[in-house]
Amino acid sequence: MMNAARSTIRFDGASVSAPAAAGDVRILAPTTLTLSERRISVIGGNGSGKSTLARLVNGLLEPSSGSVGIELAAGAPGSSEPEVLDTRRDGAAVRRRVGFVFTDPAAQLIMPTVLEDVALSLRRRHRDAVTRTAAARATLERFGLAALAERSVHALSGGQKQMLAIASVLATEPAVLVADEPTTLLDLRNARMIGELLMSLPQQLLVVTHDLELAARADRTLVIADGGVVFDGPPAEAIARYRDAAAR
Ligand SMILES: Nc1ncnc2c1ncn2[C@@H]1O[C@H](COP(=O)(O)OP(=O)(O)OP(=O)(O)O)[C@@H](O)[C@H]1O
Repeated sequence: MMNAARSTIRFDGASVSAPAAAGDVRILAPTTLTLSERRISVIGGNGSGKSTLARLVNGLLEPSSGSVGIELAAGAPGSSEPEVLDTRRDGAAVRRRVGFVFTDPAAQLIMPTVLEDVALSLRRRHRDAVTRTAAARATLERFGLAALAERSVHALSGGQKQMLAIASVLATEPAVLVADEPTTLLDLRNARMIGELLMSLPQQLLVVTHDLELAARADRTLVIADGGVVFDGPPAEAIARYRDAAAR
């Protein structure tokens, strides 16, 4: 597929090290990638560096060396002008244009009710409270959550919570969505429902997952092992490599 998402994530020799007692420890080796497919999945064993890679994309984490950038063409979701953003230089703009979904939706549900939570994420976009509430209701409608508008966020099921967390992020019309194991805490039905939603978004998606059924539906898959990309290519081949490595 051509670059339907109209955005490109670029890693240019990006590495991550963290200070440790015996000197710096390397968490991600220098990594160079040009990611312009609409849906990219990232798989690999526990502690291999997947979350580290994902967090670099929206600037939650800055590279220790090299750079990570996002190029948005005019026509990317929410973009009318082309933009070239560097996660270190343009941190705030990157966080606005790259949404992030965590494994545990409770980490990002802040307000008491469902409606208020979506409205909170729209506060920059709509300064006027009445317009903001109307936009929040429209978002809930779009994600099938309208009936839950006045419900306490604590009274939602796990699947509803994750749907709400994603709706709140998408309400801001990011150009890129990064999701770190978004289906790990969900049962099969909800995992499929969230997977279906993620894979059908107009946004460019980078999804870290242990759910190989979900990973297989991407356009391109990165396999991470020991802090580096060890395979980069078609999902079926990537999953076969990952399975082989795990069986050894
Ligand atoms: N700030 C830090 N200091 C030291 N080590 C760290 C730091 N952050 C991450 N690590 C280590 O780096 C490695 C990669 O972590 P990361 O969270 O990226 O792995 P992951 O592939 O997402 O794992 P999982 O599938 O278990 O979520 C792990 O061994 C982790 O313990």
